[in-house]
Amino acid sequence: MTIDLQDFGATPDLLTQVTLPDQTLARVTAQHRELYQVMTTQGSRPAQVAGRLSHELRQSTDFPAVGDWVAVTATQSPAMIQRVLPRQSVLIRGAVGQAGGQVIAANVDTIFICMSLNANFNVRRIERYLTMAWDSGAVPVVVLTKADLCVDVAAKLAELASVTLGVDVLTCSAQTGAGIASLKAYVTGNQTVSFIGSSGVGKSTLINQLLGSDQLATRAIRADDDKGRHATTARELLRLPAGGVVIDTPGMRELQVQGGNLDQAFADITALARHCKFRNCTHQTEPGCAVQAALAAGQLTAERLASYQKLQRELAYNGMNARERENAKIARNFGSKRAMKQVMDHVKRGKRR
Ligand SMILES: Nc1nc2c(ncn2[C@@H]2O[C@H](COP(=O)(O)OP(=O)(O)OP(=O)(O)O)[C@@H](O)[C@H]2O)c(=O)[nH]1
Ligand SMILES: [Zn+2]
Repeated sequence: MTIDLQDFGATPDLLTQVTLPDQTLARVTAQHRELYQVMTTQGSRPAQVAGRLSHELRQSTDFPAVGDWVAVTATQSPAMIQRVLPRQSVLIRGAVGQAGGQVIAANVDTIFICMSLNANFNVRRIERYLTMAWDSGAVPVVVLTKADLCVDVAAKLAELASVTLGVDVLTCSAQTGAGIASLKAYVTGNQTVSFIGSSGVGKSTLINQLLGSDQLATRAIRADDDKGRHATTARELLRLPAGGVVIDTPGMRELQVQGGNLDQAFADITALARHCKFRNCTHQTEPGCAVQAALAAGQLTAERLASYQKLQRELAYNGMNARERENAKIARNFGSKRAMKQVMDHVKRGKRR
């Protein structure tokens, strides 16, 4: 039985990327320290990074991670990862180039930012997740969960409108099934998606609905059963029956909001800032500040500006430059055109709807 890697998210272009006769294309589906699990056209295989490659890789974030496309030699077991193909997007925890920098997932097309419409609802939190998602190179979609527990959905949506510029916002309830079809519409073909958001907002519940089974809950139980924790490698990249792929790693679950791309998440302020008199305007007390002018004219809320400035300070502190370096790498490798095109498609689709 041969496996069609397009079912695991490969684009036709990717299928032509590995040309050496002894190497074959594979996707990393799980990682436990140095041991990987990869999906090849011949099925799932344990894999390791080839010695030569590990010498070439300069920093921890260069090593393969779940979602990566890799070139492997698979005649022996474990298969040997010889090359990591250029990433189109990358979710990183910690700073790139620093000891703790860790890739949570690679090559995610859409990040569903989940927030429940009841207790967890917080506009500023969405803002933060958006900066992080834009920074990764994936396209964010805001998913408001537990609509059945909310009596004023319209008011909540209105609150969000100013921070979700150019971003699709879905409302759903796993309880009633409302909105689940529109979520499913994003997860088709060779799309790879991930779910982030606070604990308890309903990510597993949504993933199980996409899977059409309660696979996630059983997965956790199996990992700890008597047969030994590592006897079966938990699949962290899951193929969905209706097409598309979900990446759900433990790291994804622990992901805190950090790092980010303010330019896209705060496109309104970025646009205003172009009209400030001084290029390095901090939008506080400078003369000719277009941002302060918009604030005075009621075109921008004080909360949003405060949130922007707070994130700006944090990002400067958290080694944003390192992140930018990684972004520049993505741009060099892939031109980031694909991500741009996805944004445009999303915007267009939104208009048509
Ligand atoms: N009322 C209501 N409850 C929901 C809905 N979706 C999920 N829940 C409940 O919310 C609780 C948490 O859901 P999970 O899917 O485990 O949340 P999670 O985001 O995966 O949480 P972590 O695994 O901790 O990251 C469970 O008790 C679900 O049954 C919904 O649409 N409506
Ligand atoms: Zn200014």
